[in-house]
Amino acid sequence: MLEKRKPIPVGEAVKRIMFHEIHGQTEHVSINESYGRYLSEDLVATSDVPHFDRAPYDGFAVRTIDTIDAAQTNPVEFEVIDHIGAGMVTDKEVGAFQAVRIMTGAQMPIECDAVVMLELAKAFERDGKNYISIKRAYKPGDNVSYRGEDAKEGDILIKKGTKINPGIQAILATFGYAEVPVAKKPIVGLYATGTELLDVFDQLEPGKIRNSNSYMIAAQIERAGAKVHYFGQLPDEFDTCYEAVKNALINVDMLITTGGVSVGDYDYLPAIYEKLGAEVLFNKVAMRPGSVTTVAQLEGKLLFGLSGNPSACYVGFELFARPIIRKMLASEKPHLRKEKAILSVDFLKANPFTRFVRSALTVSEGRFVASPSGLDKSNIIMSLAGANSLMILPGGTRGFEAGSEVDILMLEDFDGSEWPW
Ligand SMILES: Nc1nc2c(c(=O)[nH]1)N[C@H]1C(S)=C(S)[C@@H](COP(=O)(O)OP(=O)(O)OC[C@H]3O[C@@H](n4cnc5c(N)ncnc54)[C@H](O)[C@@H]3O)O[C@H]1N2
Ligand code: MOO
Ligand SMILES: [Mg+2]
Repeated sequence: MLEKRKPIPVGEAVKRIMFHEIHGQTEHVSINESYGRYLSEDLVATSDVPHFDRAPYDGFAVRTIDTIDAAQTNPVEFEVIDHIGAGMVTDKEVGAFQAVRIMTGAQMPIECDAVVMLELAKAFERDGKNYISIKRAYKPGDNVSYRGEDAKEGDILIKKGTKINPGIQAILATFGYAEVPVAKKPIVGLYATGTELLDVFDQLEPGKIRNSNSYMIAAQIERAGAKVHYFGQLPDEFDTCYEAVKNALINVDMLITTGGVSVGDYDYLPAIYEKLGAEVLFNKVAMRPGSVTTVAQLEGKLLFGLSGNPSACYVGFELFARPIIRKMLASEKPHLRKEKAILSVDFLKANPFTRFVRSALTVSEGRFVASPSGLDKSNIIMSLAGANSLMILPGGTRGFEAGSEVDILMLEDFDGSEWPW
């Protein structure tokens, strides 16, 4: 008699995986290689920015005290005693009714507390000396970019676990992070199982199909921020698969297999986990697709037995493997980001299991609208290309009508969520 599997709720399954104390490691990479990686430490300001008061305009640095009486009817004259550009510092002391011609980015002379823009000063020469006259008064700080206005030394600017974007690259350079502490990419091993599998360069043969899961999952692993170690394809033979899985585990942080996890005569993964002495965390989840997803652990390493059916495989990865990868990448929000959307079509047939419908999310009148991106069956491949989200239709006795509000999980988002279940 066939073993009867007991389905557990998705949240419970995710919890059993996340319970595992698998922590990522830090490595230091050159700033040139850090774009797209995940910070493994909070990013701290190592100095004030800017670290000196500076001119934000091309003009003249003055002492505001000397400008008090300036007005349209009362121009006030200043002798221009120096001329500095960005990167230069004056060595002159600026006295009463004196000014320094200063360009954007240059350090303010210490005696000066405002900048008169070039356009608002009338420059002239008298007796071989340079002068300006101005027709309005200035307040201390007018047109000055102050030390620390952008960031203060010691500020925590970016939390660890954040994906490094172009703006963070600028921050890293500003603070002298030539070497950046990033989370080491977990190495995720990958095997596709199935005697029916051809490779991408093979011609089609009767009964055989090209292996698409490997290429799909490899991309999902990379999208999640980890590194793929692809071991290849395996035929449905117990001994071959057993040896391959056992040896692969040595070289990786976790192992993903696709196919062979259900109850069929050639589905060997359950027996392989048993022979390995691995602890099975679950082998049936109350979800569609991906109900047969099986996860086990051996000596602290997780083995993800994803379904062979492409859509089930895809969803299983996103719900179960992605969050633990993100956790290893120091994320505090490792799960898919959850939002609300309006359902665009009827799903009137009730399903006892919670469905994750591959969906295309669009925005209409300021609200997300979710539409299925293709056929909603677990063996379907074509619906995956247009899916930027998974619509969650909770299991139960009722269907869902177009126009109702549903939860969706976003697939292309990097913020994530703490716990969407
Ligand atoms: N009697 C039952 N039959 C099935 C059950 C069940 O509960 N009782 N579950 C069904 C569900 S649900 C799913 S999902 C599949 C899961 O099957 P497996 O994970 O064991 O995967 P396979 O049997 O190896 O293959 C299933 C399907 O997917 C194709 N496949 C496999 N690998 C790839 C690949 N790398 N690229 C593209 N397509 C792949 C394979 O050819 C099969 O068509 O079981 C149901 N059956
Ligand atoms: O695991 Mo199967 O995908 O439920 O459809
Ligand atoms: Mg099978």
